[in-house]
Amino acid sequence: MINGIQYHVERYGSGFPLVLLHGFTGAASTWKPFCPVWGQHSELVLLDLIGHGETESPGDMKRYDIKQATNDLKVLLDQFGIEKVDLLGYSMGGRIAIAFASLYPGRVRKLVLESTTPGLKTPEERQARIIQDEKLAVKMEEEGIEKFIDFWQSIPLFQSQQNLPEKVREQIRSQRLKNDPVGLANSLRGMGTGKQPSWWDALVNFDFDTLLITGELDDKFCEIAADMAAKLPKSTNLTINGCGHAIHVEEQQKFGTIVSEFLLNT
Ligand SMILES: C=C(O[C@H]1C=C[C@H](C(=O)CCC(=O)O)[C@@H](C(=O)O)[C@@H]1O)C(=O)O
Repeated sequence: MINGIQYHVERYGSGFPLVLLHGFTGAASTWKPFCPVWGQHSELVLLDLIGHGETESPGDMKRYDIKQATNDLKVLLDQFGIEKVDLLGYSMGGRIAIAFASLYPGRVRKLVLESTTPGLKTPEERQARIIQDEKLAVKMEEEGIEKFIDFWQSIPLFQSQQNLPEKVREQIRSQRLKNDPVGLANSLRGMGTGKQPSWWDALVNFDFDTLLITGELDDKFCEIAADMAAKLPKSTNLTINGCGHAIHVEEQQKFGTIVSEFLLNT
């Protein structure tokens, strides 16, 4: 139980702690294919983020606030007696990783950010995104999770995933459908990209090694990564050719190797 919420957490392997944060509609199972290799060099901590997977989906959207979600992670690490971690976040998980690194910089050794953003820079952009995410939340509530996931998996951001084997696409869809629609709707409302603060000004203080990974076909997040790299004191910015938003899915082997090499490079 963390701050009154029952979190689903899994731990594997041994070595320096590596916390893995999935994306919106994802779950800890996102990272299962990497456990055999990463577990050889890291103590892996996989969690279902609030409103996702087997973690509770509280009805109050305020409970999903990104600062609260990062405090949940801090309390979880405190309960495990883990002082410092390597932190890997994909998309929404990357937004939470940036928030955690901004609020608890002393708890981070290395940071891996896959296809993510520190937030929107202006109040006008944030307000417009809040309205957009509210429409998505209403769509979820009015049409149900199956229709929402049909829509979600078809947005342009995931176009390149159409080239994946049917079995892989079905696995991703099946996992997305296991989520609680209340949790997903409230994630959009409580910790959506527009709802969170901008952490852009915090990046200059990230004094730990940061690896940015984006897919060549994902123009929007490649541009965001380049802007982040310009602010980060110790960053490596990798763009993976022929890949879209979810490099860990589309180039699983390459992604696994890149992350291992980054974490093992002292
Ligand atoms: C579509 C945009 O934003 C969404 C895109 C990715 C984020 C995510 O976690 C997707 C994970 C997945 O489905 O594989 C999501 C988030 O950060 O919450 C964003 O809402 C966009 O153009 O910004």
